[in-house]
Amino acid sequence: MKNSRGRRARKKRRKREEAQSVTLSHEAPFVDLRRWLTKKAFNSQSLIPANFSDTGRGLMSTQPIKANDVVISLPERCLLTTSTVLKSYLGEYIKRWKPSVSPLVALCTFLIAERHYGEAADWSPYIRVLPKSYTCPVYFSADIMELLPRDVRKKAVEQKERFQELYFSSQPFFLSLQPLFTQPVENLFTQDAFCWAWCSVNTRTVYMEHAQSEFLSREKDVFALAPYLDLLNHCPTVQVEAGFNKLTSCYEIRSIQGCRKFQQAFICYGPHDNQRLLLEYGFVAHGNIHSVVYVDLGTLKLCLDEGDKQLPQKLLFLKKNDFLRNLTFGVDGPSWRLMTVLRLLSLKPQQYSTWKNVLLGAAVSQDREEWCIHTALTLCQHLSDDNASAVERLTLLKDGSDQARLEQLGVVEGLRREERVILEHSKDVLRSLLPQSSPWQQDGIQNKER
Ligand SMILES: C[S@@+](CC[C@H](N)C(=O)[O-])C[C@H]1O[C@@H](n2cnc3c(N)ncnc32)[C@H](O)[C@@H]1O
Repeated sequence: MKNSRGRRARKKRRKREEAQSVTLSHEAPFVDLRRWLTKKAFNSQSLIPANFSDTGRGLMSTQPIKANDVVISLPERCLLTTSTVLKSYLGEYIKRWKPSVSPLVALCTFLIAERHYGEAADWSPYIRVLPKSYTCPVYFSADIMELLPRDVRKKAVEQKERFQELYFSSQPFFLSLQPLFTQPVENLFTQDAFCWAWCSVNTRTVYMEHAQSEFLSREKDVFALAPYLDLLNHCPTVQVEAGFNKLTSCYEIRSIQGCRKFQQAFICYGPHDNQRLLLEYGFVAHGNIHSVVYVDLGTLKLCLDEGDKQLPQKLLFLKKNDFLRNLTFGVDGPSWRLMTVLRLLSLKPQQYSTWKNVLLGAAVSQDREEWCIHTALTLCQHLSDDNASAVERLTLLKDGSDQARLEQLGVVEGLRREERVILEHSKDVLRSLLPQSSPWQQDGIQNKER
């Protein structure tokens, strides 16, 4: 009796914690997609599209998936690759064009053209279920970019510049496609359309190696758009095996742990931290076990002792030895790499001979160790202040923003929220390492916080 009550209570608790879902399989675009895929020999019954309260649209299992079961198997005919594009009406234009376009541009061009042709397009059942826009940083305006942590902002700005460069350098090729359209191509291949296609490819393709086509540039041709299968969302802790099975000629995903009935079936896009998820996929995962907060060089310099005359040489040494990258805080405190860098920076001239031991993880002296912990705490506080100021500005920006901007701001807010959790945990860990008797305990930052 006691046991069954316990089980019932557990079940109830689990239900409360679980995301709510609304199935989408009866909606016309998904009915059409299934019908179209069935004609191409796809026949999975165990996954249906649904909207989940925590992750948005994804796939739900309609029956228990056992460990090592194949979750989904998509025949080669259903995959959209550069060979699909080269066999299409675009083929002769791409083959003729010199210098050859990249596999990425070929796929983007095809998506834009198919979207334009609407119902008449071969791939229209697929195009119809693609998101209409994305929350990837290439969509961000300058004021939203400004809200990102420094490190990821730099990467996002560079990514947007590369995207724009690709778009502008592809203009002459787009112009060559005019005979295929009645409307001026300038109105079809707009930057906005290219942004949508570029994000569709970047956030949805599976990795699949193909023989390099002589008609495409030398960039790696490893993309395949996989209708239906690309509805699977990411979970950092799920394990799957995925790849093209040459024996069955299908792209298959095998679940390692299995999945309960009526739960969302997830895959893992890779061991990515939240910054990478934001940059590559336009979302962040709550409680992501791979997430860290990066310490950029500017913030590091702010927290160092300006009175240390050797500081420029120390920084030069660290830079030369590639030690100034990937300095991070995680939920369990500062990374080993960050603490090693702080220990090297803490050395007094008479301690320089110990630097090799420091690289092996040795502490220099009680006093220097406490300086390092204190400096890590100061770094944490700077990052927390930056976080709080960004959240404040973000709240102001929400006012008067349209839906698309609100969604982009929501993703940045999620990143900042996850970052705050990491920084607070890190501070707790660092405070617990600092002895009560330490002179650093009297320091302003910690007094302010206690
Ligand atoms: C391959 S698609 C997955 C299906 C997608 N949710 C859809 O509606 O078409 C990848 C995109 O799904 C979203 N996504 C994937 N995993 C997610 C998660 N755990 N939480 C929130 N969004 C997620 C992101 O927008 C990402 O770019």
